[in-house]
Amino acid sequence: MDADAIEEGRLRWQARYDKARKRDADFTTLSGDPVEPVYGPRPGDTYEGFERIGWPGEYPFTRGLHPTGYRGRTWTIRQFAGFGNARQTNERYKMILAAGGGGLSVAFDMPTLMGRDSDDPRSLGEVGHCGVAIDSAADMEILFGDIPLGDVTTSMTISGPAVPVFCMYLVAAERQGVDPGVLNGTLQTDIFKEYIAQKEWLFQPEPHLRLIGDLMEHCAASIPAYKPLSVSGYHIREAGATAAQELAYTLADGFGYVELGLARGLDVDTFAPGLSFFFDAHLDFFEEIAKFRAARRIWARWMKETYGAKTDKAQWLRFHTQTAGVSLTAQQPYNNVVRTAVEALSAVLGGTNSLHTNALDETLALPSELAAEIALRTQQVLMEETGVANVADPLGGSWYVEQLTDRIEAEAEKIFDQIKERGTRAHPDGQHPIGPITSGILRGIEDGWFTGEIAESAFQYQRALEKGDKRVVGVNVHHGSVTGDLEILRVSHEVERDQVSQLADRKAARDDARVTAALDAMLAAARDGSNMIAPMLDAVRAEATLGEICGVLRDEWGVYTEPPGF
Ligand SMILES: C[C@H](C(=O)O)C(=O)SCCNC(=O)CCNC(=O)[C@H](O)C(C)(C)COP(=O)(O)OP(=O)(O)OC[C@H]1O[C@@H](n2cnc3c(N)ncnc32)[C@H](O)[C@@H]1OP(=O)(O)O
Repeated sequence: MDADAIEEGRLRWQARYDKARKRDADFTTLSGDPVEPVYGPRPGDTYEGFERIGWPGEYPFTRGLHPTGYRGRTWTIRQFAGFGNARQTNERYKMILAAGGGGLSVAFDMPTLMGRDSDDPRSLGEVGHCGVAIDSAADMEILFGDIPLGDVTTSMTISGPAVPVFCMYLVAAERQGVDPGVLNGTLQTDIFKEYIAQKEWLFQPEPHLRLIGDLMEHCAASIPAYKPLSVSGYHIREAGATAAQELAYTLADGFGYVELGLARGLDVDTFAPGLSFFFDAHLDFFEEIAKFRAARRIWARWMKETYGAKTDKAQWLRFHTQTAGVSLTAQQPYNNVVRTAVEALSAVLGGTNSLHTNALDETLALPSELAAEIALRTQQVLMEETGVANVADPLGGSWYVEQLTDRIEAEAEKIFDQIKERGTRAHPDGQHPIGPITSGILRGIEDGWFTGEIAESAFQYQRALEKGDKRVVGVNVHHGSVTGDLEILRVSHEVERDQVSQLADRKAARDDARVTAALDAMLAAARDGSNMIAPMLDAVRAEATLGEICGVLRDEWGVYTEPPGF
């Protein structure tokens, strides 16, 4: 790009920056010297390929979504939390909010994640252990007791049974007297990544996608600020994928949901802002920063050029980041604070919109209150003390980071071609039921391609670790005296007993005929193709349980079984 064009862009950015609202904060170095809100080529310099880098707040958004970077608003501190019953988790949320957490993020227990009630025989021993147990709307009401749902953005990490859980959240808001139309938050919902990596699926892919389509339609029409999909690379990475695989599979999944929305006749500029993303921040500091920057650029380009998105918001890739759980070690667990801080810094330098920092004890158990607080304070130290929120995309223009960004982008594009090619093989006539990328994803799930590729990457890393080429302190190098005398959070089995007995009381108190009629109406919608959200909401209002709702749909649609792989 020539010097004049660069200068034009800078002036455009400056005009937008001047008009934008900034935080009332001190934007100088620790020594008191002023810093610019963004840096670019020196006046008069040319820069080949600068159109791919650009200025913050401008297509292709490599340098961030907002002209002000974090000077307008810092990232959201959103600590993922949940354990035991709804009452215990509600107390933890109040602690997080009181300590400066910016939003809520609900972790559910395994039965809930699998669409089972606490009294299901398969739930035995799991209730309240890896997250909070939610059986019906009454639990959801307790979970958010004294937390005004209209004022706090709430993320819910659940994909298989995301839609009935979302209905419970809407009913909890109704019971608080909050208009569901004003709710803001994020539901994970991303079923592709369940088939690809996390394996908490319920139904066959096709009917499940139809249910997600219903959700997208409902949110686009009635809850405009709510993000019904958090397309997740985190679990793909944690399963062993490389950075480029994480990026490419996740963005491809995102394209799949765009194709789903388009196939339903929705307007891309209306529904695309409801798609958000979730990435892992692993330990290779610069590679991670490059991954985040490449993600924004690729998404914006595909949204504009392939899917016809016209508005900035429909081209924006907004993402939450969690530091890499898989990088934490049980050996010398205090070192995990350092790992997490470095990973969190990469997310911030990559422009994350929202961030969870893992607690130092998370390889061993759910976080204790002390460990959860240190994790939260880690973000606050970065945000308040280090100056990293002063300058947008401070590593833009670094030869290393720009080349890494280009390399990861090129690798991702190669993977998109492989996915498209699978789609063409599945439908050589070009008649894709949803869209070409979706056909490729579904084929890749069916034939075990994604899981095989991830397993191969995981194997290569493990081999490198065992040969000592890759090193982990306390694991294969620097074994030392830092011991782990941590107080671990243990969830009492009384939680399960109480939850089961409470569920029995609620079932005895409800109007069973109303529940049955509502479940029948939901099943009728599943069969006739009408949108299922309204009848599902009625079932939830009648206190139908999660297991009952998912059970009806399991019977109707069939459960998914993973293809055997070797
Ligand atoms: C591993 C574990 C497991 O499986 O067990 C998990 O999965 S845990 C998974 C946990 N997942 C999560 O917690 C997902 C979290 N995701 C989210 O919170 C969302 O989807 C998100 C990534 C889009 C972040 O949303 P957010 O509300 O926190 O932040 P946003 O960036 O959207 O900012 C909020 C508002 O401020 C505006 N805003 C932000 N920065 C600026 C700025 N500089 N100038 C002007 N406006 C600004 C945004 O445009 C937006 O307004 P407007 O909206 O008007 O534009």
